[in-house]
Amino acid sequence: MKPLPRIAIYGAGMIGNYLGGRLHDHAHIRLIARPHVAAALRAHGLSVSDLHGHQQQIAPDSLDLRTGPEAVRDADLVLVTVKSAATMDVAHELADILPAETPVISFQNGVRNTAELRAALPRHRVLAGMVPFNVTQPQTAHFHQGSSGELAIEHATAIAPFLATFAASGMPLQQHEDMQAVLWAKLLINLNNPLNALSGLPLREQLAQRPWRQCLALLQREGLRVLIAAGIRPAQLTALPARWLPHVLAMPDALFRRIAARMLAIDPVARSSTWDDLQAGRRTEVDYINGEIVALAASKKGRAPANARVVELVRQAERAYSPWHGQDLLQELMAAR
Ligand SMILES: NC(=O)C1=CN([C@@H]2O[C@H](COP(=O)(O)OP(=O)(O)OC[C@H]3O[C@@H](n4cnc5c(N)ncnc54)[C@H](OP(=O)(O)O)[C@@H]3O)[C@@H](O)[C@H]2O)C=CC1
Ligand SMILES: CC(C)(CO)C(=O)C(=O)O
Repeated sequence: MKPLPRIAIYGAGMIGNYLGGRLHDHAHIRLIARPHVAAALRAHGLSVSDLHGHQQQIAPDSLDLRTGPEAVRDADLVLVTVKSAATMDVAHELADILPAETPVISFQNGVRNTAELRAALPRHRVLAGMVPFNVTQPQTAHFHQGSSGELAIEHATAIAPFLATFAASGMPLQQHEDMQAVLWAKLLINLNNPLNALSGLPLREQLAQRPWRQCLALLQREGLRVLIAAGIRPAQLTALPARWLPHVLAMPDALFRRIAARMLAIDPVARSSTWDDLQAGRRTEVDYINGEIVALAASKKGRAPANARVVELVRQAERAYSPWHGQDLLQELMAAR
């Protein structure tokens, strides 16, 4: 029998622990975690579940938990699952240790993490990945997938030896020729992350309310305009092309529920990762999401005022949080234009 591949997961948080738990029976998983996360996993083991009924409990003594970068040395594959602001640190930590033949996948939001990893790891095969679904932590050391979708990955021969492993875990890798287009399309969806965080509501409840969807439609329209001006065509990740989403989002509630039922097929407690950051008192990824639209607009001598306002509001919320009503935020964003 072929030995199981050794997969190191760099940054065991929501995504890292969830992917690690799902892959556990099909690979030798090594989790590189902060000491407090490793301690919780040592005490409780690792539980993973999803909205389709999958449940799995991994005992503490079956977990390979590490807290330092040297743990990647003998990996066959490294998954990077830290927040965007930590990517450069991880890249430098990997550069000193990781053998050049070991492929690295960035499973992060945003459009620049893969490029940052590549710049620091020029001899390595660094691949862009994308996680379409949401993960929450309902209890200590329990990670729950709250929405659907398949992991996306850049088409590359380096990934071929791992395709069967991911498929066996129930998380097949969908290969794409143009991952940058996939990452831009995901970024348009992630424009909702700060809105969700500012709403203080679970995603399903927030998206069921028209004013919040109108806020998102406004941010996406602005985003699409900036992308078109820069010659970027986002991939189609949902049943509808990205350019149609603002129209659907702005529909009255009853029509939206009928036409876009799939967008509301989210676990009732799921929230965006930006909400998680605000709750934990961490700096959010807003610069790598809405801020990316603002920066792209500026690079073409244009403006993205609604996204810029959202960046400012999230910065304020990082200092002192208070939730918004959808209608108030909609007026605020319309006034910013
Ligand atoms: N959560 C979600 O539902 C989704 C998230 N994503 C994306 O996936 C990526 C990961 O997000 P998520 O899992 O939520 O993030 P988390 O913050 O939950 O997890 C990242 C973990 O990595 C740790 N970490 C950071 N730097 C290092 C390091 N050098 N060595 C070891 N550990 C480190 C962090 O610790 P510390 O906080 O102390 O730095 C944290 O515990 C992000 O880009 C996010 O946008 C994509 C889809 C859904
Ligand atoms: C899945 C989604 C779009 C929303 O939860 C996300 O990427 C995030 O929370 O960062």
